[in-house]
Amino acid sequence: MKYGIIGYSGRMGQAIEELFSEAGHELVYQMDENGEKEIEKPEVVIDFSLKEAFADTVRVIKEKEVPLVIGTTGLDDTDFAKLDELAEKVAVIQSFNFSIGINILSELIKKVNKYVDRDWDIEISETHHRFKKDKPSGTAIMLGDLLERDVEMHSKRLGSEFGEHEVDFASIGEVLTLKHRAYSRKAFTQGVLLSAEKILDLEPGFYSFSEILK
Ligand SMILES: NC(=O)C1=CN([C@@H]2O[C@H](COP(=O)(O)OP(=O)(O)OC[C@H]3O[C@@H](n4cnc5c(N)ncnc54)[C@H](OP(=O)(O)O)[C@@H]3O)[C@@H](O)[C@H]2O)C=CC1
Ligand SMILES: O=C(O)C1=N[C@H](C(=O)O)C[C@H](O)C1
Repeated sequence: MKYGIIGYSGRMGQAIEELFSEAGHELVYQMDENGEKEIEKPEVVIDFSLKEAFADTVRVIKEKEVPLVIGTTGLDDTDFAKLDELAEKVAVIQSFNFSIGINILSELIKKVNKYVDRDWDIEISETHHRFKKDKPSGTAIMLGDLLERDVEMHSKRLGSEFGEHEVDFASIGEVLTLKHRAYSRKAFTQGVLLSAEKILDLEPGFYSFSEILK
C-alpha cells in the first residue's frame, strides 16, 4: 500500500516506517514540524504525532479524503467530535494503545470490575520514557473510562521505558493487580500495520482497535 505518516520524524513515526517498509509498503507522504512532503497521494494516513498537529491532521484528511489510523494521545472531546465528523466520509481507526496485550487487559479489567463492589479501591499507575509529554498516558485514561467511576492515576517518567500500565483492585486484606508492559515499540506498530491493512476494506465510520481485532 502507499501510505503517509503524520509525526514522521518521531519515535513512533520512525518505528512505523521501519515495520511498514519490511512489510513492502511504500511511504509517499510525510509530515512533521519541518512541514509536508508528498510524492504521491497516499491510500491511508497514519497519525502518531502530538495534539498540536491535530488541526493539520484534520485538514489533510479533509483535503485527501483518505482513511486515517490515529494513535496520538492528549486528544479531548472537541478533537473526538472532529474525528466523528471525518468518519462520516472516510474510515477512521483510533486507539490510545495499538498493542494486543492492552486490548486483552481491557477485557480483563471489565470482568474484574463486575466482581468488585464500591468498597474496593481502584488505582491506575503508568510508567513511560522521560520524553513523553502527556500525563496521564492516553492508555491510562482509556482504561480508567472502563471502570465507570473516578480512579486515582499515578504517572512516572523514567529513562527509556516503552510503556507500563498497572491496575490495582484492593480491599482490606487483599490486592489484585493486572499489569501490562511493552518491551519495544513493535508492540504498538504491529497493531498499526494490521489496522492500516484492514482499513482499506472498511466503509466510512469510526472504529476502535478492539473492533479491528474482533
Ligand atoms: N496509540 C498508541 O499505541 C501509541 C501512541 N503513542 C502516541 O503517539 C504520539 C507520538 O509519540 P512519539 O513518537 O513518542 O512522539 P515524538 O515526540 O517522538 O514525535 C512527535 C512527532 O510529531 C511531530 N509534531 C509535533 N508537533 C507537530 C506539529 N505542530 N505539526 C506537525 N508535526 C508535529 C514531531 O515533529 P518534529 O520531530 O519535527 O518536532 C514528531 O514527528 C504521542 O501522542 C504518543 O502518546 C505512542 C506510542 C503508542
Ligand atoms: O508515548 C508513548 O510512548 C506511549 N503512549 C501511549 C499512551 O499515552 O498511552 C501508548 C503507549 O503506552 C506508549
